[in-house]
Amino acid sequence: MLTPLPCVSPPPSSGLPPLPLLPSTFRWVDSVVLPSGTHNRRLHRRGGGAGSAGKGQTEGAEAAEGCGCDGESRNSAALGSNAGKASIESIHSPSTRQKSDQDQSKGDPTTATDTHTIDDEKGSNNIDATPDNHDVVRHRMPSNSGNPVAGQDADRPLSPTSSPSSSTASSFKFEFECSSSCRCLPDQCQLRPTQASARLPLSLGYLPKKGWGVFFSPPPSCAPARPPSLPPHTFVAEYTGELISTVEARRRLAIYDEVSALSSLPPSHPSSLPPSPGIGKRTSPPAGCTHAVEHVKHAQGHGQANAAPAEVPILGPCPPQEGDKEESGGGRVHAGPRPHYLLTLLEEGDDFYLRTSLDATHCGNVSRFFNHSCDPNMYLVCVRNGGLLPRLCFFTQRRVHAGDELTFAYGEREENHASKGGIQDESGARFGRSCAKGTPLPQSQSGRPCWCGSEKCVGNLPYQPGL
Ligand SMILES: C[S@@+](CC[C@H](N)C(=O)[O-])C[C@H]1O[C@@H](n2cnc3c(N)ncnc32)[C@H](O)[C@@H]1O
Repeated sequence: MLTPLPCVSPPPSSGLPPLPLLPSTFRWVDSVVLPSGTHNRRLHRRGGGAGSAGKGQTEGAEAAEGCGCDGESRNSAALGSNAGKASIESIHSPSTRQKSDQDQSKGDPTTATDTHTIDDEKGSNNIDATPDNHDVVRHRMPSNSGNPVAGQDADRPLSPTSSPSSSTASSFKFEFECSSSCRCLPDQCQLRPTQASARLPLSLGYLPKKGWGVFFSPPPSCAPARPPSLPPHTFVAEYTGELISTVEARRRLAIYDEVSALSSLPPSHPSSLPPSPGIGKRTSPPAGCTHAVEHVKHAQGHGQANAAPAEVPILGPCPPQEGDKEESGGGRVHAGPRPHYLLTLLEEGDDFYLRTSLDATHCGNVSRFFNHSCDPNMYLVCVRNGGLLPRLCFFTQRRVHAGDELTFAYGEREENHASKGGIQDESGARFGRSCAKGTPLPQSQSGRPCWCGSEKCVGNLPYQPGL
């Protein structure tokens, strides 16, 4: 019998060669214009807010008092099962895809197939997390699982190696978690912050100018005198979607770009509009708001192993539908260009990149509705448990209160970069520029307004041409 080991050091190797700690970067690909043959050496680094994400264990006591309504939240039994394992399958044809969907609906674990290949871009050692052959690989992960409401784990601070702040100096965090190959006891292990089975009470609301957003919405019956809150560094959800090759990502982006350009609205600055409604102003969706329900169901109904659509309720008014009249005052009640849900993560080694593209357009979970903020309350952590493929996990960056919208920074701002040629962090890693203010943008994206409403808002959504 194996002796359980305490989790005080990084988990043992899973058989793969050890990975260097890569400065990780990601971008929300709102638009991509990649000149053909361009050698992609541009990098994208996440916003600076996460850089403060470290001193994890604060405010715990208060948080722990917040809510006792999480009866299901600590399901340690689930920790040893499929939770958090990288179940990946390569889908080569419609028939296999159908089969895999059936399997998925039955909850069958799927054989993991690591499919990392070397990208064939000129002279680079770009590693694509998927085969560069248009095959689609589905990344099946539990989502919206992990820390329970209101800092249940606050009295159990993450160990130095598991804290999201403990990785490189990059503002994008990078973590290894324990996996089934470890000899630790899963329900006692503190190196599995994203593998628990609890779910946070989240809801979706439709906001003028931003579209759908995700809110922390504990039930009113839950500690009404002292509404629960989420402490900093609470795991919120994992970004799930189709894991696609870079070639496929570029192909799709070209299409999304075209659609987005067609639906673009004339840009206007957020300051000319009233602030987004808070949760207090939202009401139940009107009867017959099938548009909203169907839209959200579509997104939630796939790829979310442990949450049915009904479990992420919709709060607030119904969004406008085709043919709705324009708002008085000139602005249309619409989020602007049609959104899409392709997230690309770039991790940089000395002489290679690891690129991961997840497209939640066709399957995904609630995390696809996280909006951008220039002063976000979440950051992304690139988690690995036992494999090369990263899992993109959202953690709270500061305390999140009932009714707050959950947001993250889609990209990096120019002010976070020391020079045009990129910056060097404390570890000597270099980062390229991204989302630079003042960078000439293609017509369809230039001036696309940010409606985050924060005091730190720079007015435009982050944007970086090229993938
Ligand atoms: C991943 S989606 C987020 C969910 C989206 N709001 C929806 O309704 O599906 C990203 C898109 O949301 C919109 N968006 C997100 N954050 C925004 C912000 N701060 N200001 C304006 N639009 C935003 C943009 O259209 C963006 O392309």
